[in-house]
Amino acid sequence: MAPVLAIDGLVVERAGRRIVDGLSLSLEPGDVYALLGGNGAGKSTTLFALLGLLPRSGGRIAVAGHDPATAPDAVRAATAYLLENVALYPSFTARENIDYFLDLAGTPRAAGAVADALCAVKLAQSAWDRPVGGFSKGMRQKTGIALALLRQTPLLLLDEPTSGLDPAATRDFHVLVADVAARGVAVLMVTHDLFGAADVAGRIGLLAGGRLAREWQAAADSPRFDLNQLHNGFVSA
Ligand SMILES: Nc1ncnc2c1ncn2[C@@H]1O[C@H](COP(=O)(O)OP(=O)(O)OP(=O)(O)O)[C@@H](O)[C@H]1O
Repeated sequence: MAPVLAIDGLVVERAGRRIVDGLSLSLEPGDVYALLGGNGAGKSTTLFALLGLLPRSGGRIAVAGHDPATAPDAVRAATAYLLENVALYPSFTARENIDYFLDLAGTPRAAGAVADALCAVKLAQSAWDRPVGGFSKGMRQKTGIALALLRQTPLLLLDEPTSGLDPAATRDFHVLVADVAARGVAVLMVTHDLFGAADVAGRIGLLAGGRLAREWQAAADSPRFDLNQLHNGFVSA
């Protein structure tokens, strides 16, 4: 099976500095991969390069077989992404935002599909027709994930999705990510949340020096990861 995301030897420079320097990773349908790294490690830079928003100076990227350098529209059509602060129109309701962005992306949907997605992410029905300007971050995340589900893309990119969420909302969000992955979506999640990463990801990579300094695979047994080892790798990378 062709990977949903294939990154091979990626090099990205910003202002003449090599930020990403030989990053390789590959995601199959249903994979959840957590990319960790300290501030400035190049996590967001990697996501921008995947979306074709930053040029690369070396290596290869294929998203659902498309190269963001030559086919950015095809890459974006194959990718849903949730940035740290979900970009929704505050004066639109949850439903209006979803309809607006689906129309913008030219995504067809069956009658009732938006309501089904909002149910799937467990956004309280009383909130569906309220302006999202009054939503908590967790409610905005749910709206964003509902939109991502409706777009039915093979790849979902998440940039620090749980920063600012309380533990219960973080846990709910991880359950949601697991549900999305169970539908066959490949999920790449950039995070600082070590414990959250171990909670939801099948693999965890630590980005340092522009490449994967360490990688952990989910073991068959519980606990899946040696969190102490992971923490030590995080602080000493
Ligand atoms: N617009 C820019 N122009 C030049 N360099 C930039 C720009 N934005 C970020 N950088 C540099 O690129 C490096 C990587 O930044 P990036 O935002 O990718 O890191 P990150 O791992 O996502 O960090 P954080 O965890 O703090 O969000 C940093 O050294 C940063 O200074």
